[in-house]
Amino acid sequence: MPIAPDPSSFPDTRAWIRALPALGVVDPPPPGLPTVEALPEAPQTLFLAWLAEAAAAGVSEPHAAALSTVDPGGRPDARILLLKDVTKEGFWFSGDTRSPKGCHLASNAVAAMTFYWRERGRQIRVRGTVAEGDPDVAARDFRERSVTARAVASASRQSEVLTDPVEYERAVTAASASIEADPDFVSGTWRAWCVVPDSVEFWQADPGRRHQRVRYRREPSGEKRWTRAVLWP
Ligand SMILES: Cc1cc2nc3c(=O)[nH]c(=O)nc-3n(C[C@H](O)[C@H](O)[C@H](O)COP(=O)(O)O)c2cc1C
Repeated sequence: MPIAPDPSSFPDTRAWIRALPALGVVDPPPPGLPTVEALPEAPQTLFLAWLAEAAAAGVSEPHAAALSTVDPGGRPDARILLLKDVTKEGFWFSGDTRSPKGCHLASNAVAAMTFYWRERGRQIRVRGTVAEGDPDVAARDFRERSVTARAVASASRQSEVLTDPVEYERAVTAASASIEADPDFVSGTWRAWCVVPDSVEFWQADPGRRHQRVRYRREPSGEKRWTRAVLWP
């Protein structure tokens, strides 16, 4: 890992930021992208191959992604969360319907999920519509969380202003006690959501800046068929 330059040795912030290293040599380099004809039929297959490669190479939290949504006024927002599953339907994540992201999805059921694995010089961009999973998918996801994580999820008014930390402590303590008394409890506002992709792009860095990109697009017929194309970098 190259040492970041000391900000005090630069005339201004811009000069320092410009000197920060980016897209350096990836060691060992990942294999190049196959030709379009040799790409797997569905983007999920290539995604899972890249995810496995990133995990095996020691990328930290390779299942963390930026989820971008759009609020009712058309303003975009994004936050990091964890990918929970990849199926033939799409890319799954979970959260609370009362949160800003939950409200965005209720009014505008579209999203993008963006993965960046800097240690592998790879980015994946998933775009699509968002479908709510069946309640049993959300219930399983909720029950797999630790007691504290379940308590925080059910007691928290996520992203609201917290004026009294004592109130938060009390709410989480009370929720923990009731979850310990009823381990099957599932918060009614917990959801599993699926980004049903209509576009998935795979981007691979090249230290010489001849980056490689391929994009899968759902065919307009709406059939579960994909067209694959190489993009200009
Ligand atoms: C590594 C990481 C993983 C996270 N995982 C989740 C998650 O799975 N679900 C979730 O709702 N928030 C998760 N968060 C918190 C979100 O980034 C965000 O703060 C929260 O969901 C509120 O977002 P909102 O106000 O846009 O709804 C995670 C944050 C980080 C940094």
